[in-house]
Amino acid sequence: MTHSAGRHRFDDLQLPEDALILLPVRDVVPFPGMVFPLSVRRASSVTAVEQAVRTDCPLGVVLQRDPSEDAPDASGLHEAGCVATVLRYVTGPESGAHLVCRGTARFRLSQMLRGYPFTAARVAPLPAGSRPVPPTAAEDLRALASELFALLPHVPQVLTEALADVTDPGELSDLVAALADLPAEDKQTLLESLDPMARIESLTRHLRRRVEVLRITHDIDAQARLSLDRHHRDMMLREQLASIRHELGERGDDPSGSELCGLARALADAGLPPEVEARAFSELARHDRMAPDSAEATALRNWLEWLTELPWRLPEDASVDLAEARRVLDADHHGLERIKARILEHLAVRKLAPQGKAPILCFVGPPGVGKTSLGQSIARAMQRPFARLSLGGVSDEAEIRGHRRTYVGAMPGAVIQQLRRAGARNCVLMLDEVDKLGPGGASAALLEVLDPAQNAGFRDAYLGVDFDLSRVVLLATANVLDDIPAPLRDRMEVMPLRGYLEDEKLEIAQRHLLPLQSAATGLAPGQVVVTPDTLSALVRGYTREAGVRELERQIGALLRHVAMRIAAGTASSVRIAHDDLPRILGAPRHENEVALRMGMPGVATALAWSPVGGDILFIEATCTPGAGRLTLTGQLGEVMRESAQAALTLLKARAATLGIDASVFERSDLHIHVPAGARPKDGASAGAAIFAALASLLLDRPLRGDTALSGEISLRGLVLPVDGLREKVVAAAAAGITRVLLPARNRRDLDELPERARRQLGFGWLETVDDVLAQALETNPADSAA
Ligand SMILES: Nc1ncnc2c1ncn2[C@@H]1O[C@H](COP(=O)(O)OP(=O)(O)OP(=O)(O)O)[C@@H](O)[C@H]1O
Repeated sequence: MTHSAGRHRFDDLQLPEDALILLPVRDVVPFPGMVFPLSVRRASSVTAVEQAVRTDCPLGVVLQRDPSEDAPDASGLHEAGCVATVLRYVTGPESGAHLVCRGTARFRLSQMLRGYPFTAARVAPLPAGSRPVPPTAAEDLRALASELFALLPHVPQVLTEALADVTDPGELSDLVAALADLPAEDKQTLLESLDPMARIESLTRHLRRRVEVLRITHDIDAQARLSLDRHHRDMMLREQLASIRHELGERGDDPSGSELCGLARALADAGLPPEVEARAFSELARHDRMAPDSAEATALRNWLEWLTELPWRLPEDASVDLAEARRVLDADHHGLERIKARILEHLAVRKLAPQGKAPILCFVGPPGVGKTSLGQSIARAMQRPFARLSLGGVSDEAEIRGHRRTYVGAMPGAVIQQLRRAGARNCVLMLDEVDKLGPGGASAALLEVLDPAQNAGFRDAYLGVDFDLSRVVLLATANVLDDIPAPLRDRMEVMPLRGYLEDEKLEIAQRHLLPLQSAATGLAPGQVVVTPDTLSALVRGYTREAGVRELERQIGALLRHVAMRIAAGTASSVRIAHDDLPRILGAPRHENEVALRMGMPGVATALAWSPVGGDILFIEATCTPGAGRLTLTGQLGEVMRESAQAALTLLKARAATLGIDASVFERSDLHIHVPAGARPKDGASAGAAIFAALASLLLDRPLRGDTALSGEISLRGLVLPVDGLREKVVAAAAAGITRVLLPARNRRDLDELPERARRQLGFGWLETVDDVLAQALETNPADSAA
């Protein structure tokens, strides 16, 4: 041992038998059996160490309660410490000293001593507890400790080996406690704990947690390092290759050299799955052997660019906040309560099981009722990008799945193109107009997109590698449920959307369309006032639709007119009343259509149902001299022709009763015309109206202008029930009809009709064609006079 000459010595300072020279330390907790280094800097500590070395006495190493305290008194020290013999002592370059000690036993401070130039105290030994330690507990701790030391950086191999040699559980726990990366306070608690079993339990708990955390950190590090290594290696090789080529004067003027480097870098950064990455780099290597300007090389570069531009990485899913989703849905859409509730349920299920196979929601309904915009709201609520894939008229599989790369000008199919546009592998993708899918392979390709068992490995013919679509949120829209190919329909959950009634349209216009269109036109709130009766006139006179698309367009046109006036400085705010409409938008297109057409014998108003919602249909019958032929023109399907034939037969059978001259059927040709309009899906339901039109013509009595009718007729003269009542009734109300005649057997459906439509309309019920005449014909002035 060395120590500096000239320092003070205290030979005469005798300590009592049971006393120790104390060495307060700030952050070290030595344990018995451990060899540990210490650096001392405080003058009192240097003195204490010198005295101990000189008198060959052990030190009492004890942890301060407050590490920042420079001269702790008795209350500033923990009560338990470790006796340490000094193995080596070296003075430092300045006033400090370094020593190596070995811990020998635990002690407890019993009385501080005064009158010494260092801290000293009487101490008492601390006996070890006697609770037996099961061998498995000690072995568990030993195993955990070796795992921890393997994971921790800088733990010397010898220490790990030492672990294996210690047999006594108390010593084992002290060794582990000394080496584990625990805070000093926790180590102190372990030092004060006399029972080895208690120490083992506490250490086991702590080590388990630490090992778990370290293991995860290591895994993450290792993965990151591995992929970085691979990418860096590829990139560096490529860059070296480019500079070697440059040096050799090869392709010195080849602009694609740097382009290729960029491509390689982009490929390395694109997050490609390993198989795709391997394929991409091997193709890149193949490119090196091609003439850079050849068509093949260009096509290959295009393909590589596609790979770099696709969203291969899965972004972190923002957790869906259901209250916020409700807010978004309400903000974007008026009404649609049932649909919104179902969407929220769907989002809740997705939130609970993000990887689960949620059904594909398919919105079915007439145009302009908000199918697409619901999809956009869902994307907004889920905080994901929205993309649309229009399927109308698509029949070729290649349009969905792309052409093989060998085709000239080949491109990926629509699915992959939309994913690139969305830029996120978990986007919301709306398959628009699934009912308009043409015949051909497209629907089979689409099936693969929809099928959760297959879409994780979706293969576009152009890409030629799998792309995982399983995290895309798929939605679909259609106008007509029956036209969706059955296998697709089976995989979707249908959400029917109906046409809106006039009140609903007015509310949507007031709350949504007007504010949105004003903002789009750049008008500030207050610069334009559109009165409710203006909106009402707009709906009635300028639109005839189930949804609100045309209404939205007309409102847009109105507001642009206002914006023009404000921009031109001719007004600072504009109020639009309903009689301003013709000046701004031209004459109303639909108003009074019923009144205009009706009033003449031979014209009936029928109610029809078509994929675009309900509609009214005028049936016109005329009679010309001829030879008893029946001619049919206009929007007539085969079924409607049969209805017309049946109507004529019924009328002939009733000619005598009705007072129709039967010879008229021989000497005239009858002509039934249904002017253009939506093509009705249910031709048969026009039977009653055709009968009414023919009867009205031959009786020379007009039908009531406020009345429309729907019903199929049988050859026995019964009026048979029809479908699509809701749409028909809504259309009738929208067209200004006030009375509808429906088959008596449809009476049971009355409850399902919208409350408002029921209030707005009068209903008549038809059992037979005789009821049609009784209720539809204009009252004969002669009759009422009688
Ligand atoms: N209930 C509603 N509340 C507010 N706005 C609505 C509502 N329904 C429809 N709209 C608006 O009407 C417009 C047309 O709707 P959208 O384009 O979604 O119709 P669609 O049903 O998808 O039609 P298509 O079948 O032709 O694609 C949109 O601006 C939409 O926001």
